[in-house]
Amino acid sequence: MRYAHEVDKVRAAEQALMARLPDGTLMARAAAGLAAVCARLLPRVYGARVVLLVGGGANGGDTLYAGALLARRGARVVALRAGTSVHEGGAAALRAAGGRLLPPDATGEIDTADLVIDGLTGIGGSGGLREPHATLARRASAAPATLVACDVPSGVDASTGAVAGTAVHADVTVTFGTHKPGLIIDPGAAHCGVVELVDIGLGADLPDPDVVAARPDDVRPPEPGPESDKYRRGVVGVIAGSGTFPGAAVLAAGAAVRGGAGMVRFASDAHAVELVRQRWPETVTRVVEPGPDVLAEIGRVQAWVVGPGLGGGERAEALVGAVLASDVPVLVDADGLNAVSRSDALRRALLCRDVPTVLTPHAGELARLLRVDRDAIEARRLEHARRAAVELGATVLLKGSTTLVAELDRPVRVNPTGTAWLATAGTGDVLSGLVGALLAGGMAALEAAAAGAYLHGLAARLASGREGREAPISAEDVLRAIPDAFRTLD
Ligand SMILES: NC(=O)C1=CN([C@@H]2O[C@H](COP(=O)(O)OP(=O)(O)OC[C@H]3O[C@@H](n4cnc5c(N)ncnc54)[C@H](O)[C@@H]3O)[C@@H](O)[C@H]2O)[C@@H](O)CC1
Ligand SMILES: [K+]
Repeated sequence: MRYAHEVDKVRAAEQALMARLPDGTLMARAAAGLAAVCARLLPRVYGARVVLLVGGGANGGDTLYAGALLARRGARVVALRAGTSVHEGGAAALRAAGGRLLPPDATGEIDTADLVIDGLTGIGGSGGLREPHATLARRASAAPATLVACDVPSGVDASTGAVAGTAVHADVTVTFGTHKPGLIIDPGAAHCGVVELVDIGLGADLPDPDVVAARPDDVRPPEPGPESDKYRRGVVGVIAGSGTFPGAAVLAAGAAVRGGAGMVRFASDAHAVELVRQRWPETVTRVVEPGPDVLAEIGRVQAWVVGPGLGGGERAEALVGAVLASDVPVLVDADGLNAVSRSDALRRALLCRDVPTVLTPHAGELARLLRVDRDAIEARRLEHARRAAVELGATVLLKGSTTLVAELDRPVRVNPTGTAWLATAGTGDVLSGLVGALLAGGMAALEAAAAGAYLHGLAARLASGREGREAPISAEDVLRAIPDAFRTLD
């Protein structure tokens, strides 16, 4: 797992470690790590033009000391002072190494630099960048030089990834001690470029992480053993589709089949059932009308998926209500979520459940569930995913540019796979069927949601092709690539 800690935890760990070390040790470690990465990025350090953008805090201090190390190796280093004051020790070190400090209006230096280090703000930055910081950030982001962010791209909120105005667009971010959530969650993540972690010795002082991102060997879907039969591998019940949206049913049912379910029971109206039966003859289908015994009519399952393409109105509400009253794990998606948004009774049913529920909203659906603006969700994804998990009493998988999975009192999972091509109609239906299969296979809600998002993102990447040569994909392509995604796991 890749671990990330919010700012208060990083500061507490730094304080604890600093109390045991001579003054300046941590900054020296950070600066040495930063300078080493910069030296690797330059074809040659000697004679290279390096510009430092220096704010008034310790982030500027790290940057000045790193600049001093590069100046000692023969780089021509100038620092543009953004703050009214700069770190004194760092400034003295730079001068002693032959570097110069210039006022912030010497922006012409940026345009001719080989490498720029952004030390405007780090974990102490808050709100949109003020002037002259914002102008320096824009100029450096547009310049041809390699742009290296010290700890965090300035303008990105380290704890959340929120960007309130201008922020540096780095090629590389050199971060210290641990990852910060803002480096792996959009919109902040999109500003980081490649992230390099420098160990400054915080390890033992860091508490449990706030946010984690899986590596390939962390994803372990259930595997059938010699004694498995279709029932033990997990039966998924999928209730999806309507006269208006029958395609969602075909995709969700197909993803449950491809996701490793032992058996898929599919139920809906006659049209959706006919389409699913034709496309997925291995499913057991049933035409149902909402009613008190609807689940018993469909048969016993180990997990339900309800919602894709269900349409609006009373039918959707009744079917979601029936599933929420069941005693097995449930995944609610799409129109199922909209039904919950409309109905206080369904909200109460959600909170009353004592078996896991997974909700898989995109930002618009979550906005309706939480009754906030969609833009607020996009800007502060971490906060809203966590809030939804608390308020709705469920495991919440928030889809989008960085997919997050939040559950009460657990680190938030950030999905590291995926591609921008995934933003196409129907891919959400595929995700719901896939996660449903993993739930039916016995995975816990958080693990099933995170593993499903991982495999889904990987399938999309495999379908869209080699990096740099990607092609548009359809939801059907993602569905077809699910077995390949499973094969890439260790
Ligand atoms: N505390 C420690 O032991 C260590 C800290 N380190 C560095 O110290 C950084 C944190 O330093 P600080 O706490 O001094 O904070 P920062 O240097 O990150 O930011 C504070 C400075 O930025 C200004 N600022 C904040 N928001 C702004 C905005 N929106 N627009 C313009 N200016 C803004 C403040 O006025 C202040 O001058 C880390 O990111 C890291 O780079 C490292 O040296 C490792 C060790
Ligand atoms: K920075």
